[in-house]
Amino acid sequence: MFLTWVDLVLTGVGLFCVVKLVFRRSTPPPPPGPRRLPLLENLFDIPSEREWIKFSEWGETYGDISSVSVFGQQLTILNGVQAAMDILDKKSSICSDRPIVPMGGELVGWKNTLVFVPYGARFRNYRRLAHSLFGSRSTMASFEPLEELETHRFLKRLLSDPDGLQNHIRKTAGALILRISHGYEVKEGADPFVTLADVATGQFALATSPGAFLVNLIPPLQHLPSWFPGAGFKNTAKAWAETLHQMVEQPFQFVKEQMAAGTAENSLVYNLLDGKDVSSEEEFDVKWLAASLYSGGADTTVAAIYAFFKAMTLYPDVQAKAQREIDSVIGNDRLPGFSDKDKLPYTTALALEVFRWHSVTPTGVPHRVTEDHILEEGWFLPKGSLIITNIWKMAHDPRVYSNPMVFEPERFIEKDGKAAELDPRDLAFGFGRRICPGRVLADASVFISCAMSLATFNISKHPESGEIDREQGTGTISHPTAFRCLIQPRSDKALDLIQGDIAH
Ligand code: HEM
Repeated sequence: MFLTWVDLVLTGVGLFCVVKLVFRRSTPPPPPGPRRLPLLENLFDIPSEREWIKFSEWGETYGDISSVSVFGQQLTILNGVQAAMDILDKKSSICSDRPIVPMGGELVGWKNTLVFVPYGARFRNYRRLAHSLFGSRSTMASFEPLEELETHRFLKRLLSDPDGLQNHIRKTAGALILRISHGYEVKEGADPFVTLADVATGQFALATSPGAFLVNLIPPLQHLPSWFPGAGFKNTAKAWAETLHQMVEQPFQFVKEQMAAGTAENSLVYNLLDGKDVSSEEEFDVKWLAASLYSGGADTTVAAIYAFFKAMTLYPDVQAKAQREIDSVIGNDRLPGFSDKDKLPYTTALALEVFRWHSVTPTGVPHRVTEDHILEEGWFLPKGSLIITNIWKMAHDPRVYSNPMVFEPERFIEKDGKAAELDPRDLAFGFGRRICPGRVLADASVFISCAMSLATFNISKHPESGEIDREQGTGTISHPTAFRCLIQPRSDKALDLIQGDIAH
């Protein structure tokens, strides 16, 4: 007897169901987490802001490795440093991809920048080039004079307009990165490259946020034509892609012109192009890597240095102790520099405490798993699922840090046989092969900003400010919530130092 096509279809469907059932039975469970509803799964469990607080609660309930699922995508949340190291460092060959973000990555084009570039040959090339230029203290050393110079300029801006603190920090962070990436010296007042980069990175934040564009939650929408009702986001993407293009091209062309004129300064682009016969593909990599530094490094550094000023406003005793150290080691005839770092243990610890106390990237940047994997605990990480690091929790974990909510630099100084607590740089910059490539630069920027500002200014609570809020602002890059402070030169000598010549 022959089977009809109806029989064939029914048999096929039956087989599919059996296979699915068997497969489901044989798939190990995901890491524990809040109950998944049918269809909607954990849609309503995911907080829309300050996610790290809810993630920490899940950590308390379910342990350091927990998971939720939304629209079929599993999110594994790591609340402990050891869990993050065990998974992201030790299994880095399968945990180092990035999520595909339809609006920001695909349509606008940020997937060509390092933070979103897929794990593969281009990624490895970017990382190798970045590492060769500022991946270690010794390679960073050639940029230290620039750091000192730009930070001295920051002191001058602060003196003339103390209320513009946030703007001055932003200008300085941007100036430093453009100097290192392209050898470009920013202008006082509005600078065209800084303005362009700030506009582009503002658009980046929106284009990559899951909630701002529906297409980020429903990727097939990206294939709609722009005239289709509701597809206005395609026109927005086109305009933003043009901003990104300008941000990548303009500073790069600047270096090429400077090189042709023989006036180019030492910079990442110059170093990677000078005297080399580069292919168009290699040129593409250098150009996009250089642009990646601004988006990865400017806003993050701003958040950290702003947090330093907030901490000094809240903890005057810590400030006074660091100033005593600086006065006794340096005196007050010159500004502190990198060569003094080893002689300033308390100030160095204070800069470390900035990274711990305020988590600039509280939930890191998601890693994407590229192969099905079963953890030692027996839990399943499916291919395509995301891993999220709750860096805020790790930095405020009472199992690791005593009095975690308090700003206490002493914790990093070994004393009376009590070992120093975990170096927060081991967690603040992420994990595995995606660890922040700018961490040495960030560390240098925060240290020199702390040391030079403490040497010259007193930072105190503004008489008109009420209670200062200690919360962190929401967002992938979290800034301290706004506060007011007074910033005044410590003495006439300090005033002379600020107003003095800038060493070139
Ligand atoms: C306070 C300062 C900073 C903090 C807290 C910070 C933190 C981070 C974190 C947590 C990640 C994700 C790591 C992971 O996926 O596990 C990251 C990635 C990245 N950071 Fe930073 N960062 C800072 C400064 C900088 C600076 C100064 C630069 C560049 C000059 C930079 C460039 C980047 C880039 C390009 C990536 C993407 C790397 C990749 O995907 O391979 N960051 N950063």
